[in-house]
Amino acid sequence: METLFETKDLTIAFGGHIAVDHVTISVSANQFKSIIGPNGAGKTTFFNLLSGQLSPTEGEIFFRGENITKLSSTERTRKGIGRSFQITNVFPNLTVLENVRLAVQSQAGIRYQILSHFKKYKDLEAKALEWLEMVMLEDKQETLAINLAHGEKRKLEIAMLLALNTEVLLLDEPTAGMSLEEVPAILDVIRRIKEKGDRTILLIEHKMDMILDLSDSIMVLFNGRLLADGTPEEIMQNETVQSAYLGGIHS
Ligand SMILES: Nc1ncnc2c1ncn2[C@@H]1O[C@H](COP(=O)(O)OP(=O)(O)OP(=O)(O)O)[C@@H](O)[C@H]1O
Repeated sequence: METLFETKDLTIAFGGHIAVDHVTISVSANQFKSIIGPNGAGKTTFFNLLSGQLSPTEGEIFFRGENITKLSSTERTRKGIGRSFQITNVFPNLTVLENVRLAVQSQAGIRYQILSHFKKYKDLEAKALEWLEMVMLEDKQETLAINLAHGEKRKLEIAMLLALNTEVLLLDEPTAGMSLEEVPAILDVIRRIKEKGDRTILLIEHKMDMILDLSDSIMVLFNGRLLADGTPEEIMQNETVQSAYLGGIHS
């Protein structure tokens, strides 16, 4: 399988604290990889390093063999690494459809520079609607973003990320803050994206049971270090993971 991106000894220290400690991984195209680990393990920091929000103290990141360690987050998005929008990137007083249309429009701008050559307004809207259907939010297209339930906001964020058309999707705890009733719907959305088969997905999750059947591979971070990296079965059977993670800290 083709390696899409790799990290080599990726490390970042905040003052004396090493939040990500010499993490070396490799991710194949169209793989679904989950990142698990207890609070403070370094998962979000690792994402921030991949997306370019943070610069490493040491180590390198390669995308399609190219060293992208020094590229900005915008340059990385242009290359094909997209990170889920935070709720703050959603315009609260625009409708759901308008928010996604803006994301489609920004993608058109990034990829083609001259928007008028790409799509007319109606085409942009049709594309936006496709993404809303993908996340099963089309019935809320006329709703103002501010009026969405929390779970629906997360779906909107995912639709906006999909609209950027990046090959890699970085999803940081998409189920965070959701009620138990909302979780299956978001997992369904993620499953649909995976089944389409044209994206490489990295997903941070706290609770391992949620992502076991979705993941092709799982990496476990603990105190910034890569404790294990393997198939769900390998991770479940890994004794170090069992004692360090599943033992007491889980749940
Ligand atoms: N900008 C920062 N400055 C200083 N310390 C930071 C910074 N960002 C993260 N840290 C520290 O780095 C460590 C890893 O944090 P990080 O948020 O990456 O963990 P996490 O695994 O995502 O945790 P959670 O599951 O709670 O989100 C923590 O000890 C955190 O306090």
